[in-house]
Formats: sequence, structure tokens, C-alpha cells
Amino acid sequence: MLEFAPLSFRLLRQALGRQVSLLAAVVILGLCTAVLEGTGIGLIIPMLSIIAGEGEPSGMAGLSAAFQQVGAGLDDRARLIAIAAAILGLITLKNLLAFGNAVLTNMIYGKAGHAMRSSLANQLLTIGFPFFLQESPGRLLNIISNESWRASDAIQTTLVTIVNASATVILLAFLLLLSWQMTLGVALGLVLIQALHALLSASLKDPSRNVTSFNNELAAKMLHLVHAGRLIRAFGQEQREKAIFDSSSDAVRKAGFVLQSRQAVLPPLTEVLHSGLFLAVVVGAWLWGVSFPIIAAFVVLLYRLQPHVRALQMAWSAVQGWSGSLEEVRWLLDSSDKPKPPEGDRPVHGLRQHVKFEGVTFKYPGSASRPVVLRAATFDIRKGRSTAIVGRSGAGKTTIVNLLCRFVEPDAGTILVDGIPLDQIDPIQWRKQIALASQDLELIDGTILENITYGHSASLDEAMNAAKLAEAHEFIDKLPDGYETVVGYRGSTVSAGQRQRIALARALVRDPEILILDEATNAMDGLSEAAIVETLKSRAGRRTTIVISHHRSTISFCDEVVILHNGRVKNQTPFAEIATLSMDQLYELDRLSS
Ligand SMILES: Nc1ncnc2c1ncn2[C@@H]1O[C@H](COP(=O)(O)OP(=O)(O)OP(=O)(O)O)[C@@H](O)[C@H]1O
Repeated sequence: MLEFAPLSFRLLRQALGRQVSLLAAVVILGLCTAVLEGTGIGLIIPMLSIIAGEGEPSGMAGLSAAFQQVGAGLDDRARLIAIAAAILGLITLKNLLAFGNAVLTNMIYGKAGHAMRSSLANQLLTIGFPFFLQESPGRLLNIISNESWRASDAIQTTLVTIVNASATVILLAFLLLLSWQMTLGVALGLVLIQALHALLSASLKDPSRNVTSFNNELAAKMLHLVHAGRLIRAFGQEQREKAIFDSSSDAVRKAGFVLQSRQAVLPPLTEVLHSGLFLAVVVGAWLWGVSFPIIAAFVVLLYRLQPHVRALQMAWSAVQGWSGSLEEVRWLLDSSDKPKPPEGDRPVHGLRQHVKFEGVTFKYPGSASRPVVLRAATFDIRKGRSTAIVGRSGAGKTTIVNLLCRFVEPDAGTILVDGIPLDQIDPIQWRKQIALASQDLELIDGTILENITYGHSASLDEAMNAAKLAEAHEFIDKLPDGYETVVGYRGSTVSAGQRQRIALARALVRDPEILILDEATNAMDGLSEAAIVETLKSRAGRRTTIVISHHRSTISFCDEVVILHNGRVKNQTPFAEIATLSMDQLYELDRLSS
């Protein structure tokens, strides 16, 4: 449990911010509650003495003697009533404080859970993009949707532990003051029980990790069923997918059963051991000749101590049972082993001359056996010109876009923006100069207007103008809800070509310094594409455009063509010089201009 305490406390501290002193309030309230409870129980001593007719029971010293003095000046009847009223008052006050503490801990728990989810979201938003190229979406989904809730429960358990530990300390102190010999026996017994409990709890870690790992796999299968619904039906794989899903779900069930069965052993075992300990204490005290009121108060105190001790032990085993979840949350929140976000603080305000790739070499992170994608690529993208990047499938065209947008960084070579290395430029400012329309970029689950104005505050008129330029206005206008039409998850309620038009309008509405179209019109009909080419021509001289396409018509307006072959730049040539060639001839072109 101790290894997870820093994470729980870090999250708690983060959640509470300047209100971290609330934790001290939890401890103080817990201590006060226990003092009130202990005092109320201590008052049983004079009460029982009166009832048993023992005016001055023998063998009393220390705290028990002090309790025995309460109401000493009164007659028995008045004293009994006064003590009973005092006990009731203490119980009432104790429960008021306990209620206050419950409200406080619930509030802190809510804040801590929120802070943890917010930290996870922040981590996902700020982490270097290559992280998403390597990690399984199923694992990430499972951490956010499942494990973070269990980690929240662990935080709540930590809070409850503070309260129970405070109560345990105070009640043990009362016991000690009543009879140090009996308390010593109790403490020894509790230590032995706790040692056994810790031993058994340690065996929960591996089953907990198994549950987490099977949950990761199950989440990946769920994502697959959601995303691949069309593919599965098209290839008639429903039964096979069902069998795969069932087996994954059953693995979670089995792992959960092993974990829960082991956890279920602990409460009955500790109850039996605690009961044995208490009975041994009572019998021992009687044999020792301790007076009845003290034994009674001691037993009541022990009885009240027991739930706190058991709660502490259960918290211990519960946190062991959540260790897999806590490890996963801690892993995701730990930035030290994750790709860093791009750095750089030099300001950039548009492009003055060109972006130059100089000897850029790159391969995707992952295993060492991954092939080199770009090899010493050298070419120029000039301001105000339109540059086509062409090459066979897998040649490395989209990788160039990823490097330009700083989703990934070169392994060797440099990208220069007007002579300044791109890795020195403020990435946020740089990305503001770029708008990307790509076949992979999704629509958000919102209205068409929200999609077009995503990340850029624009009026409805501006959005409409952009939609007109992207050949989207006509179809949007015909929809019953027009620009307020909800496109659904990943734009599922509009066609592929319509999605591309909305995505293009989203890029155009920003009137970006550099517009990148990566297969951005490949699902559109010829007429729409031709109209868009006209739009792009109108940007010539003023703005820079980069076009990636396998269609000759799409790159027909470009000034320059960069031809890639197996990650090498084979050629960079004016479009006019190769205007008569087909795409296949282009891909095979040797250095015309050299
Ligand atoms: N996330 C990734 N992890 C590992 N390898 C990748 C990743 N993305 C792309 N690659 C590899 O990098 C190479 C270049 O991919 P890229 O997407 O840049 O090609 P492309 O020229 O855009 O292809 P296409 O015309 O088919 O879109 C390919 O061999 C591909 O397998």
C-alpha cells in the first residue's frame, strides 16, 4: 500500500491546491470524534459502579480513576442521570463531527477524482504525438473509463484510512490509560493479525494486474466492435468476432473471480481472529482480577475499536486489489517515459520565403526493425506557390506532413522555416500558420457549423463562405437543419465526399498561411474537385499550398512537384516540365532537371 500512497497523496494535494489544509481538518475531526467516543465509553465506568453498587471499586488508577470521579459530589440518582445525559451529549456531538467529516471526505474525494481525470486528460492532450502511434487505444480507453475510477476509489480509501487511523490511535490511547497490561496484549494480537493480513493481501497484486491486463484487451475488442461494424458485416465475421469477444470477456470474468475470491477470504478471517483476541483479553482480565466496570469499559472500547482496525486492514487489502489500476494510472500520468511534446520558443508570424527540408531522415518509433521512411530528403516549399508531393503508396508523403506539423521530429537533417530550424520555433504558433485537410482527420461529433469553426472563431457568414469555397455549401443548404445538422460520431451521418468538403471548409475558414491537402479530395466527384482546384488557384501568390494526391487532376494547378520514391526525393521540378506525364510516369521519373 505504501508504494501507492505518494500517488494518492499527490493527487489529493493537486486536487486541493491551496485548500490542502482540509486534510489536516480531516485528521483533527477524526481525532476529536475518537476522543468524544472514548470519553463517552469511559463514563460507563462510574455508571456501572453506581448500578453495581460499588461506590469506590478497587484497583482503579489513572484514567479509570479520573472517570470514577465524575459527578462525585452528587447523590447516586442525580449522578446516574447526569452521567447518562453526558454520555448522550457526547454521542450526539461525536456523530455530528462524524457527519461533518463524512461530508468533508466526500468533498475531497470528489475533488481528487476530478483532478485525476483532469490530469489524465491533460496528459493525453500534451503528450508527444508519437505516444499515440505506439500505444494501444484499448489500453488508453481502459485507463480512462475503468482504471481511473478504481484509482478514485483508492483515493477515497486513503481518506477513510486517515479517519480510521485517527480513531484507532485515540481509542488505543484510551485503552492504554485504562489498563496498559491488557492493551499490550491487545496490541500484540493486533500486530500478529495485521502481519497475517498483509501476507495474504500481498497475494492480491498479481490477480489485480491480470484483471487490468485482461480489461485492456477487452476494451480493445470493444473499440473494434464499435469501429469495425461495417467491415465485420461485409465479411460475415459476426460469429467469429462474437467468439473472440466472449473469450476476452470470459478472461476478465475469470481473473476477476480469482481476485474477488482471494479478497473475500480476508473479512471473515479477520473477524474470527479479532473475536478470538477479544475473548482472550476478557478471560485474561478476569483471571488477572481486573474490576468489572473496567473490564466492561475496556470491552466496549475494544468493540468500538474493532471496526476501525478492520477498516484499516480492509483498506490495505483493497488497495492491493487495486494495485493494477493504480499502476496503470500512475504509468499514464508519468511523463518521464513518454515522448515529449515539441519544444521551441522562437516566434513565427507567417512565411516569408520558404520551408526547406535539408537531408531529413526519419523512421517511426517502435522496434529497431522498423524501416527508414525518409532518407536524407531535401526539397523546398516556396511561399505563395503550390507544391505537389507525389509518390507511390508508402513512399513517405504523409510522413512529410507529420514532420511539417511537428507531430514527429526528424532523426537527422533539419527543416528550416525562412532559415530558422523548425525545432526552435514555438510549435503552437507554427501550427497556427498551417491548416490541414487530410483523409484521416475526423469530424467532431457536433454540428456542421461547429466542425467548420473548430479551433477558429468564425461567424456563420465566414463559415458559409468557406463552405462555398470547399463546394460544401450547396449540400449543407439542402439539409433540413442546414449548418446546424449534427454529423454524428466521426461524421457518420454524411457521405465520405461530404465529410471531405466539411473538413476542407474547416481548413479554408482559417485562411491559413500554409494549406496542406493530404488526399483531401479523393472521395469527391470530378466536378466538385475541379471547382475546388479553382478555389486553390485563387490562393496562388498569396498563400502556400501543399497537395498530396494520386490524382493528376488534383495536382494540375501546382507550380512544383516533389517526387518521392522509397523515402528519397527523386526529383523536384516545375510542374510545367512534367505536365504531359501520367502519374505512373511521374513516379518513375528520373532526374529530369539535373
Ligand atoms: N505510425 C506508423 N508507425 C510505423 N510505420 C508507419 C506509421 N505510419 C506510416 N508508417 C510507414 O511509413 C511509410 C510511409 O508512410 P506514409 O503514410 O508517409 O506513406 P504515403 O506516401 O503517405 O502513403 P499513401 O499514399 O499510401 O498514403 C510506410 O511504409 C508506412 O508503413
